[in-house]
Amino acid sequence: MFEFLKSISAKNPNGRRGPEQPAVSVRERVSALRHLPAFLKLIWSTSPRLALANIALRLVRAFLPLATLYVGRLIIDQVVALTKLPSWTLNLIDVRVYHFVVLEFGLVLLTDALGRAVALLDSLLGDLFANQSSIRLMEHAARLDLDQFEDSTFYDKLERARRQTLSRTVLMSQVLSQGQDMVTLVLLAGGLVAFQPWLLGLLLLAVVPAFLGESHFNERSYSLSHSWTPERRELDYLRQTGASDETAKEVKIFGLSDFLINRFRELSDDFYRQNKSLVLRRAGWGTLFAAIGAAGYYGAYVYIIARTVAGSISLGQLTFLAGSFARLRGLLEGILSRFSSVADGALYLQDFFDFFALRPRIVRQDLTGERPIPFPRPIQQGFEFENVGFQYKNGTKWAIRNLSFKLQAGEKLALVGENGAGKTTLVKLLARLYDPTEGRILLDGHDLREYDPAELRQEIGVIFQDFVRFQLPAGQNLAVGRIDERHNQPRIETAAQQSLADTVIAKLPGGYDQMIGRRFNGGVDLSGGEWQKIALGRAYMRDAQLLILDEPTAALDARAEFEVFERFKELTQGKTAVLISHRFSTVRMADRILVIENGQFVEIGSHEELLAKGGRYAELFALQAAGYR
Ligand SMILES: Nc1ncnc2c1ncn2[C@@H]1O[C@H](COP(=O)(O)OP(=O)(O)OP(=O)(O)O)[C@@H](O)[C@H]1O
Repeated sequence: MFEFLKSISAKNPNGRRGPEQPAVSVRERVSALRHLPAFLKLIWSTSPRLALANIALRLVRAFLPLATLYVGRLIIDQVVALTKLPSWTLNLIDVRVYHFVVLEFGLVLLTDALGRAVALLDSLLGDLFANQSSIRLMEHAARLDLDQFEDSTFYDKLERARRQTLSRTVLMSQVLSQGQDMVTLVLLAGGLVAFQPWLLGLLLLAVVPAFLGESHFNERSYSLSHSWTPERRELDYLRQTGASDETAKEVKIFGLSDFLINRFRELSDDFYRQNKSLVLRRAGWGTLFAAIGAAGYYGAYVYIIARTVAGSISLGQLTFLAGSFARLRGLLEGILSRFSSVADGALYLQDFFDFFALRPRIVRQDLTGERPIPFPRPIQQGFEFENVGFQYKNGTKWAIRNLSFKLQAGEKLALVGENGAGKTTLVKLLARLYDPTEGRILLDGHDLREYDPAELRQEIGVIFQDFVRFQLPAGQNLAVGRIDERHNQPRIETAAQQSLADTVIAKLPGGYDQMIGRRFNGGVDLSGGEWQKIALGRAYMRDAQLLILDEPTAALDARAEFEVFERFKELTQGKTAVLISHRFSTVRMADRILVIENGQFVEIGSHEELLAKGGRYAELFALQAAGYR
């Protein structure tokens, strides 16, 4: 955690950002609109039926404002004509006026009903789309490499793509409404142009300043929120760390809450200040632009009234034109300001599509031009490290360098070395979570990269020291070792017996169905050693050809550790295994021991051989043995 905070404050020495972030240029915003077709295609593929219904209803609705205004005009003209007739003729009242009223009433009802239907379809389609894009996001993230997750730029992209799920559904309705309003606009503008074309110019003059203002402030708000992604990630982290079951213990013991809260306050206040200044400026300018818009409307109104008074248009036309102008103004304003939020949303789409454009690099590689090599069953010769070097992307030094050794098929190899020596890195390379930066790893004579990584991982079972404590029922917690066997209760129970997890589960009130972990209702937490037994059970569930246990017994008591290893030898007969441990009582059971230091090979041999050699291993062993005397 401190590392994390330190790295943030290194980027941001005073914990503050400059007041003005570079705004996103208009060109960038317009160019982001190119993502819209792909976006619409995605929406369409979510549910063609719902999308089609939505578009059809919106099209019908787009005609209704013009129709309603036109019927309104007919009513007024009828009424005026009727009032001019001598009163005795009123008996022969022209009932058509009432027909028009009924028609207008019908149009109003239809407008309302269609509006509701469209909103309903929007929300259904939006929900489906949000669900599907979350699923696609998870699926894609699962395909990516581990080092991509360790890259903070990638992480920010993922975060933005994830965070914008809701606004993508808003964007969907905005794009569809934009289309609908444009149809209405063209229809109404047609009427206005027929009457007096320059009124359209007046209309644009009234609306464009508001549009430009909107665009400007949307840009600023996107830039602000974009540039704050890392800080927001930190805010989330602080909020989570300050109040979660996993951290509560240490936060309390070390009295960290003030430290966390102060950092949170500092960051959130800073954001609040910058956002507030933006919001205030936006409100001020918005008021001014709205006044300009209203002035334009009343200018046009005065002109139309003057024409009516002069007798060149009827009262019905006056209502129609004034109504059209008012509506057009509203529509244009809506379209233009929506345009900036659509462009804004399209910028976020860029993050979304950027994320999906990322490709994993750890894939099967065709290095020899031969056909894909199937994973050997069983492994014949084993693995060979040939001058392997590895540097983490964000690491400054080599985690492993010039490492050459063989891991024979069926051999139990222990890795020994001080903290940070490179043991875990070595097993991550074996499991192809990363590829070597230099050198290569061979399996039965072929480069590991020539095998299908999914097939390779099927045949490798790794239990890392920082194994995941899944908040799942006990049985499923074991079954994650081979998830497709989660309904195979006998297999789960056997794995539990093999890893001694059965004794842990026997004590749980719900047995194999007992939820473990504290996150969910009724969950029961386990001790470190109990969790470790469950994690070990996953290795037995896996039944892989190569088993890797990274400090599998660190939290076990002496008796449990002894038992685990007695069983381990029995249960992994004929299988290849790699054990990482700092306990020499464990290490000595291995066939051979590889000692590494600073990522480099030091020595390899059996416990007896290495002791006889009197090298680094013998020294470390003596050191630990002295501790027991
Ligand atoms: N994800 C990572 N990004 C950058 N550097 C890393 C990463 N993981 C490990 N390292 C660095 O690589 C080196 C080797 O780490 P590794 O985890 O392999 O050591 P280890 O021998 O397993 O240590 P331990 O006994 O403490 O578990 C260390 O210097 C470590 O700081």
